[in-house]
Amino acid sequence: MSELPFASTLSTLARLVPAKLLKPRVGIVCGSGLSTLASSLRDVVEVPYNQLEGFGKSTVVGHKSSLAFGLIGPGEGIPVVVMLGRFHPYEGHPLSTVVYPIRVLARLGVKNLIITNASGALNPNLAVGTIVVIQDHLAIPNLTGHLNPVFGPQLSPDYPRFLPLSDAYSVKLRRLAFLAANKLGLAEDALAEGVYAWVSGPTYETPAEGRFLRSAGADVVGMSTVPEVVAAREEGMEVMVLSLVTNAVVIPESYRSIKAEIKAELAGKPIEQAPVQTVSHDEVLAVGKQKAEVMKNLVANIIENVSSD
Ligand SMILES: O=P(O)(O)O[C@@H]1C[C@H](O)[C@@H](CO)O1
Ligand SMILES: Nc1nc2[nH]cnc2c(=O)[nH]1
Repeated sequence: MSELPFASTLSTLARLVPAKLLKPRVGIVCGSGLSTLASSLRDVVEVPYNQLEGFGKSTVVGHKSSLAFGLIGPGEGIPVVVMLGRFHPYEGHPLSTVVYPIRVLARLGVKNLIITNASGALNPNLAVGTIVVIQDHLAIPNLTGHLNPVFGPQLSPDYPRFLPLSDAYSVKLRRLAFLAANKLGLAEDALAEGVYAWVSGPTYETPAEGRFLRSAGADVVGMSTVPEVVAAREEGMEVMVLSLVTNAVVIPESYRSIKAEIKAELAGKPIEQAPVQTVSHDEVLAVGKQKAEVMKNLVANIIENVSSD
């Protein structure tokens, strides 16, 4: 893995980004439809991913493809870096590319990482629009031994070969999220806590998969984030994930029985059937747009309260 082009990426950034912005304290990853999180920054310098060796291109609608550097908060401001667009394995990116920007952020000095994403609710108590502060994750592809960004030769002998993940989600940052919600006067149920299941996508869940994930203890499901969390933990960062529920995963109590319907029809007593609900990426983006302002204010408030470390 020593072929990762850190020297080239960092020297390009040093050339394009003014020194006062080049030591970001906090990193932010924008999920689907959440790129407006960067609009609270000032003195912004955006570097397109295509100018950065080692970066892929985000091909998903709702994901830009650039790294934004800027300041947030009062006074001199806190330097932050925002990933406007992420890479998903289903786009064809290897996991080393998916997590490369996270490793670059670590080399710029980022110690606190706020990751956002869009997700489907498995827990029926989570309404669309709820922001879930992730407590833990379930990496379904890992159950088959694949798709772990720390699979293979180690990037550095200083990194643990067997990375613990029982403390992956920073208590410090999660506390700041709930304090920020209180300060902003958000409703009690605007922010919840839960477990994120990572699946590869890009297909949305079948009802049976939704039921399986729910019974395995997951509250929301999505197609990103976990590789970034694992790499960030390996790099020694504190990580928090804010997952915006954009839709409910359909988990019917029972299947529609064609056998029973035909029998009823033949007996002259047809059974009325509600149409099956499906989810679309447009719906995901629309909820992201509706909640952009709340997410932005929440993230800005959390950053302003991240102590300097
Ligand atoms: O990048 P995120 O995880 O926010 O995007 C979610 C998962 C898929 O990429 C897409 C599906 O609508 O939204
Ligand atoms: N896997 C998955 N990812 C999502 N991202 C947004 N909604 C969903 C969903 O329902 N399932």
